[in-house]
Amino acid sequence: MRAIEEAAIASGAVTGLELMERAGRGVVEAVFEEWPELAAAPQRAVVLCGPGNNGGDGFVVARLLREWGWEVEVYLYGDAEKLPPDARVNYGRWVEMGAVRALDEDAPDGYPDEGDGVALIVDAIFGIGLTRPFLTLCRMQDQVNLCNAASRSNPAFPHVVAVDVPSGLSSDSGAYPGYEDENPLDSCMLANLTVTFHAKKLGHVLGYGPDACGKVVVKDIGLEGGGRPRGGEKRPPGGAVGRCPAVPPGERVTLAEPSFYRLSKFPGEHKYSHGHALILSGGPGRGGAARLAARGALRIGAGLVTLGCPPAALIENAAQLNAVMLRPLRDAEALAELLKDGRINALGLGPGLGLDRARALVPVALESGRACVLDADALTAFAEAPELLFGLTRGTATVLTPHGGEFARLFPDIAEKLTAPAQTGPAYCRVDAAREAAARAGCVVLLKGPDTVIADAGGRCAVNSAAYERAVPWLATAGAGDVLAGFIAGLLARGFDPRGAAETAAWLHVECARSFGPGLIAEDLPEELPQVFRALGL
Ligand SMILES: NC(=O)C1=CN([C@@H]2O[C@H](COP(=O)(O)OP(=O)(O)OC[C@H]3O[C@@H](n4cnc5c(N)ncnc54)[C@H](O)[C@@H]3O)[C@@H](O)[C@H]2O)[C@@H](O)CC1
Ligand SMILES: [K+]
Repeated sequence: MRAIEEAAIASGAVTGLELMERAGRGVVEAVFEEWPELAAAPQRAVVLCGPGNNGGDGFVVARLLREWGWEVEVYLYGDAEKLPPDARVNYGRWVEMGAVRALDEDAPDGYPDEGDGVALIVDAIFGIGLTRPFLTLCRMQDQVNLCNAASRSNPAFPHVVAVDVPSGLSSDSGAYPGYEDENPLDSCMLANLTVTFHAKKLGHVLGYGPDACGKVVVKDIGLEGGGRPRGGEKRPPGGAVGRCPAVPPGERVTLAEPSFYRLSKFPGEHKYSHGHALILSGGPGRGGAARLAARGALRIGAGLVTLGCPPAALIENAAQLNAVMLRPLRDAEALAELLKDGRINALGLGPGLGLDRARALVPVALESGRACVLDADALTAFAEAPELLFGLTRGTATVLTPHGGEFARLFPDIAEKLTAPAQTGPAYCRVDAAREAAARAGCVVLLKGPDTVIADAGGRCAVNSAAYERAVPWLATAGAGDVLAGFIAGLLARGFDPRGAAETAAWLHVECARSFGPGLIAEDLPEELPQVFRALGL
């Protein structure tokens, strides 16, 4: 954000003061859009301003509300003399209209509460500049938090709007620095609505962000490369973060979005135009996970899908599969033999594979030069010797799809950094972890979770956020991960590059769960794809 703002200011297109004015205006607009009753008649607001430019936005909001006829109480946390220049200007403009009281543990007086007529609390204490724990006003934070919770069911309590990010939450990571033992959501300032500028920040979608922000509205403040679609381009529902010319690709993080063009199929193509995925399965009674993956690979559009199982599991699988083809595949030698068929262009290994079988088959798969997705047992099999695996994955078209536990087995030191309590502002987050892991493994890493992060070895990174309007808690069900691996394998077979396959598959996986809704089980995910494709207009 800083780079983008600095570039805009340096270009002479806009001043910092103008950006601040637009930010403040954006907050007021978003508040009135979210709660039209607040636009209908002037009411009372408490605006809490901090010592930086986030506080400056707060002074703009206070002034604009006052111009709308509101009664506004303004509090400043910090020293007015030390405000940065633009914030200082807006402080000055406000002071001509009203008082500024000191914000400390005992203020605001008696706290905003039910029945005292305060309709809105504006949290403009810290934005993207939070660098250390914010625990000094915990009693006040606690009270604002209570207002926030109460206002959801009782309109007599004030709504809480956070400017840019709820104060105390790190906008870079979604962590609350300084909260070691207690759950920050119990005692921190949370918001009913968070209004941010230009594009969502990582902290809105990672970690505590989705719980802390309530709802996130992005307001355009006229910076280049905002969240607007490029000419004529289709964009998935939910929007995407901006392409920011001021930020190099390896440092940017986008929201995962599918490639519509590549998902389409065109007249004149035949099944071999869409690739042949091979999913490897384990022994008798353990085939369900691989069958789910195979079904996912087929539904997402691979031209052909074959399940390779140990001979002893042939009858079980034959009884279950129709469109998915079946091949007995005893061992590594048999796999090498099968891969002489050059039409098999993508492999999926891991779900239900068994650890010994994984240790035998993964090297053959990776050395074959085919695009591969490794999940579950194919990852755990290398817990004792991750470097052995990375020696095979480096520089290949491979996607690793660990959940948190598998990630910790392969990247114990990175996982430790990720789980250590945050002490400073830009805390180490899942984006950092996925990037570091991808660089080490030399391939794409998809770290699963409600905030799935997909990174490649060069630092390109996307987040597939299943939060806010995309929240799908019912996706936490056995076998859902196997289907995701199958989706990725299917897209790899269709010729997607590994990062594109992982991003598109993760995005579609959430869309399938949203489309199906509560009651979802893993089998439903592939079967929901046609519905999702239709809705996308494919
Ligand atoms: N030109 C710009 O830079 C614009 C900035 N905007 C707003 O400005 C914000 C960023 O402003 P700043 O960079 O000044 O950052 P902040 O306003 O978030 O806070 C920075 C200040 O807080 C202090 N600080 C950090 N953590 C602290 C803690 N735990 N306890 C006490 N003090 C602490 C820092 O030393 C610094 O003085 C954005 O979030 C956004 O709201 C918008 O007005 C748009 C334009
Ligand atoms: K804030």
